[in-house]
Amino acid sequence: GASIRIGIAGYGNLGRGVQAAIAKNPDMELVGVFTRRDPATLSLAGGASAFHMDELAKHTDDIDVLILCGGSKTDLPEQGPVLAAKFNTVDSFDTHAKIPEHFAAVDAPATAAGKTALISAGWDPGMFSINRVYGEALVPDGQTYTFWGRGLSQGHSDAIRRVPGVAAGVQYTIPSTEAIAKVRAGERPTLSTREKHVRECFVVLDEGASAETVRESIVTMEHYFDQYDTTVNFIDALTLASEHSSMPHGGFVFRSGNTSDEHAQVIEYSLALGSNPEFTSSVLVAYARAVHKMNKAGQVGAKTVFDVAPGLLSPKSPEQLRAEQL
Ligand SMILES: NC(=O)C1=CN([C@@H]2O[C@H](COP(=O)(O)OP(=O)(O)OC[C@H]3O[C@@H](n4cnc5c(N)ncnc54)[C@H](OP(=O)(O)O)[C@@H]3O)[C@@H](O)[C@H]2O)C=CC1
Ligand SMILES: N[C@@H](C[C@H]1CC(C(=O)O)=NO1)C(=O)O
Repeated sequence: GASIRIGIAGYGNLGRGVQAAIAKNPDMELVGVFTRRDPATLSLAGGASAFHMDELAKHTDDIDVLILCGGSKTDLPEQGPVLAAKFNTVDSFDTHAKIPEHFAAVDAPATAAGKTALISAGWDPGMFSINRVYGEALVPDGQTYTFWGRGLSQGHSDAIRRVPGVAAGVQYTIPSTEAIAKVRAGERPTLSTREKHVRECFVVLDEGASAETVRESIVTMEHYFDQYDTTVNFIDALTLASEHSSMPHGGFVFRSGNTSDEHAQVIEYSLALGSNPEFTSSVLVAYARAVHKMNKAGQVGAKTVFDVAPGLLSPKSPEQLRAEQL
C-alpha cells in the first residue's frame, strides 16, 4: 500500500536518527524536517526537505505521523500539546516523574482533534517499561531491577545543555557493579536509586560562566540528578568533540521471582546499543507505523507503549505474523 508519510519535528540526534530509520523501512517516506532554526543551516543528508517549524501548519494533509524529536526537559512539554492538536504524533518524553502530567496535556488536544498521540516511546521509557510490566505480570512474586550503562543518556545530556552557562555537554550513566552482582546472584536486594547508578557529566562552559554555579545547578536538578551521586568535569570544546562524540548505551531489565516455593524464575531483557539515538529513533519509527494504524482504526487521544498491540509495530499483516512468528 501507500507509504506512511513521516514528518520530523526537531533536528538533533533523534531527528537525524529518525531520518536514518526511515531509510531502513521501505513502507515509510520522509516528507520533511521541521526546525526552530534556519532550515538552510541544517546539513541534511539524502536531499531531504528542511522547513522552519512555523511551516508545519501547511503540512497537516501530507504528513500521516509527525515524530517529535525535541528534548524532554523543555521542548516536548511545550511542543507536544500544540502539535497533537494538528497531527498524529510520537514522542520519546522521558522525564518519568512527569509522564502522567504530559499524558494529560497531550490527551486533551489529541482527543478533540481526533488524533493519536503516542508519548514516551523509546527504550526507557519504552521497551524497558514494557518488560517491567511483563515481569511483574508474569511473575507476581518477585523483584524487578533496571540497570543502564555505562553509556550516554540523551535525556540527561539534553538537561545539562539547558543549564545557563553550559555551552555543550554530555552525561554518562554508570551502574553499580556490586548491585548488579547481587541481583544476578539471586539475592533480590532492596536498592535505593543512589545505590544503583552514579552519573558523570562532561561540560563545556560558556565564556565567563561560573563552574561552581553550573555544578550546583546540575547536581541538584530535580528528576534528573538530585537522587544520584553526580560528578561534573569541566573540559574544553575540542576535548568534548574528540572524546565524547559517540553515544553508546544499553542496559537490562531483570525480573527475579518464584512461581512456587520450589521454583525460582528469571526474566531478562537486555540492550547493547552502538548508538542510543539511532536505536531510540528506530523504535519511534516502528511506533509511528502503529500510530498510523491506530488512528485509522479510530483509536484517538494519548497512548503509551502499554496501549499498543505488538503486532501493530510490524509492517507484516496479522495473517503473516500468525503464519511466521507465533
Ligand atoms: N525514551 C527513551 O528511551 C529516550 C528518550 N530520549 C529523549 O530524546 C530527547 C532528544 O534527545 P537528542 O536528540 O539527543 O537531543 P538534541 O539536543 O540533539 O536535540 C534536541 C533539540 O535541540 C535542537 N538542536 C539540536 N541540535 C542543535 C544545535 N546544534 N543548536 C541548536 N539547537 C539544536 C533541535 O531542535 P530544532 O531543530 O527545532 O532547533 C532538537 O530537536 C532527549 O531529551 C530525551 O529525553 C533520548 C533517548 C532515549
Ligand atoms: N531516556 C534515556 C534512555 C535510558 C538511559 C537512561 C540513563 O542513562 O539514565 N535512562 O533511560 C536517554 O535519554 O538516553
